[in-house]
Amino acid sequence: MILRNLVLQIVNNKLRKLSPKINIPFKRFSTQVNEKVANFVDIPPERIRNFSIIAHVDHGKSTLADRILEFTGAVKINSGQSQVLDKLQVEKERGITVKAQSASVLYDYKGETYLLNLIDTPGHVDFSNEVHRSLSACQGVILLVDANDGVQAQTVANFYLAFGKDLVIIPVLNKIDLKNADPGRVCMQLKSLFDIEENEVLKISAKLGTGIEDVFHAIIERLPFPKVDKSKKLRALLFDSWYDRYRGVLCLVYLTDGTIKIGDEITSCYSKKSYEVKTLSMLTPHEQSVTQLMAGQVGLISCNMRSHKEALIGDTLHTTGDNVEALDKFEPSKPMVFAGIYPLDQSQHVNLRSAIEKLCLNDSAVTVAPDTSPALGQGWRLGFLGLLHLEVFWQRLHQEHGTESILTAPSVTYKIKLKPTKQNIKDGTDIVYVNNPAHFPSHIAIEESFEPIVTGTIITPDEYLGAIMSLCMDRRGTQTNAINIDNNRVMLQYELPLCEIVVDFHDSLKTISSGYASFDYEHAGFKSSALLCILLNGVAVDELSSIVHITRAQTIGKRMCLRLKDIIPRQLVQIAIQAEVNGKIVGRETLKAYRKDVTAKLYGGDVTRRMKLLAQQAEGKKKMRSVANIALPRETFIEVLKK
Ligand SMILES: Nc1nc2c(ncn2[C@@H]2O[C@H](COP(=O)(O)OP(=O)(O)OP(=O)(O)O)[C@@H](O)[C@H]2O)c(=O)[nH]1
Repeated sequence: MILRNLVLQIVNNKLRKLSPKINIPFKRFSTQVNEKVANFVDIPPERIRNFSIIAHVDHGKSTLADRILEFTGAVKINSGQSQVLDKLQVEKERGITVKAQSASVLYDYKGETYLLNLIDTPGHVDFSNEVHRSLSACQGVILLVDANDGVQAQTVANFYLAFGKDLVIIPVLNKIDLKNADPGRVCMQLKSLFDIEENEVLKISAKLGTGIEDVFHAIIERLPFPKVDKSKKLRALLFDSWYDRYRGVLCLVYLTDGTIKIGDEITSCYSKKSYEVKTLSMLTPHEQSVTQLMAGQVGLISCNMRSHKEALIGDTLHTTGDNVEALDKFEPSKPMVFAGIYPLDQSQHVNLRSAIEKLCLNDSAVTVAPDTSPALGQGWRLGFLGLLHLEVFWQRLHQEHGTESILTAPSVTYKIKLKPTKQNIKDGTDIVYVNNPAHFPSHIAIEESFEPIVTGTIITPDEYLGAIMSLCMDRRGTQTNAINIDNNRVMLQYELPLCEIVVDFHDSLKTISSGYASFDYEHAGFKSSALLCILLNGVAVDELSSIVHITRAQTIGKRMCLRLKDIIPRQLVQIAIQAEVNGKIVGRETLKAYRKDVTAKLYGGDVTRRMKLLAQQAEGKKKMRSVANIALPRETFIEVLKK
């Protein structure tokens, strides 16, 4: 417990430095119906295009979204202002998109007005859940690739995501204004990896606005319109939600069938609860009130939903009383990294709970379970898609809801096979998943333990290949594939233990490749590992036990014994420090006892008298050892964990 507290303090101090300001991201809603927006609803589905912009981090998604909004007159962008869809304070501070944002704009083409619903998505792998969600409301995507960096790991992941959903892909090379841009090379990469022909690829500069008209034309000509029917019964896919302090839960929906008007009664397929539609609006990108929404459109509904639990992402809303088939649900995302969160003091428990609930509404990838810690009191154990996701969530809790909380050290989920007992075989509870070190079963009860594994994709210029391969080997990676994607770039695939990459793998990769290598990963099951147990005089100390890979058990075990020998202060009895893996001792060190000089009072005399006193002392120590309650200083726990 002492160990955990200290780790918490370190993590918290690091995170708290990120930003102390409080910000409420969503402005108060105006109920006035804008005349121009009122025209939106008259547009037939044939003239609607729903699409997402997907790309690797920093390839220019938000900048392209800015240009689209600017060209269509949706917003005026002043010099110095950029990424208008990145509304959250955390996005502005970090310069990354963490939330997918929608905007509906009008564009005139060949004498007709088209309604374009665009969704700007995040590029970082930790927010891939946002991309998944957004694609369900689209018929196509703009796959943006930096003409200088070329295809990167998330470009590959995003391409397959869109391809798997049967969406039309418009490949676009961005940043052609850069001196080192090499569109020819990047087109070759697109051809060799995705079989995309060069004549399909658009070449633009989102920053300067070069080629943006071509993007609009491609959106209208290449993307299919939504195959929807406004005369059918209403079906609306709920694909995002957030909390407004005046109107409660707001649901962002994509209407696949029918129409919806203010005052309509709607029902959720998931909870079967009914609501009256209070307001309807479109994001242009600022919220604008409309009187109705029609099939093919994306809009915002407020209907007096009060709790975050009522707005399930992937739910289908329909008119009350209608019998409709629910739309396909999303695959729930699998959290990879877990951490405990506790209020600074228990009087803030209710505030923190409500803040977590509101934020989870806006970030459906986070899982929440109540947790208790003897030291920190009542709290929650939250699951995230990665460490950046965890940091951003914690920062948003602080900035958008003004809460002060303590975050515990991150951990991953281990799979534990328990030794069979009559009871656990009967209940089927012989396999357990543990993501909280405090809930680890005692080592005696464990038959086998497994650690989570990911398949990692790395794309790198070949001069960094050697350094990257040794980094992966150091992190226990096994190479499964290597493909040359052009003359000097390689795509590597590795099987890696999740716990080895969760904290600083990405940073190390960027450092050794001078920022040129990119990384993406997906969950690939569990692999057998070993539970390393530390015994002090034969007694297992659970707090010092850890899960390690079987091939590393001996080295780590020996190292821990040596380190413990240095850290644990000498005591009145001798201490045997042993490392045990799967019932086998793999390392041992002996910490000698203090030796009290029991013969000090003797002045001369017979040697047998001296021997008798020493024998008595040895006998006494033997007894002590068997009942020894070894006092470990609290630094012990931290020190042994340091690499
Ligand atoms: N030279 C040049 N720079 C560009 C261009 N487009 C975007 N950038 C710059 O590239 C950087 C990243 O742009 P963003 O639009 O934030 O990229 P993003 O893909 O939205 O980033 P994430 O949301 O974090 O994944 C910014 O500094 C932009 O100014 C371009 O056409 N030319």
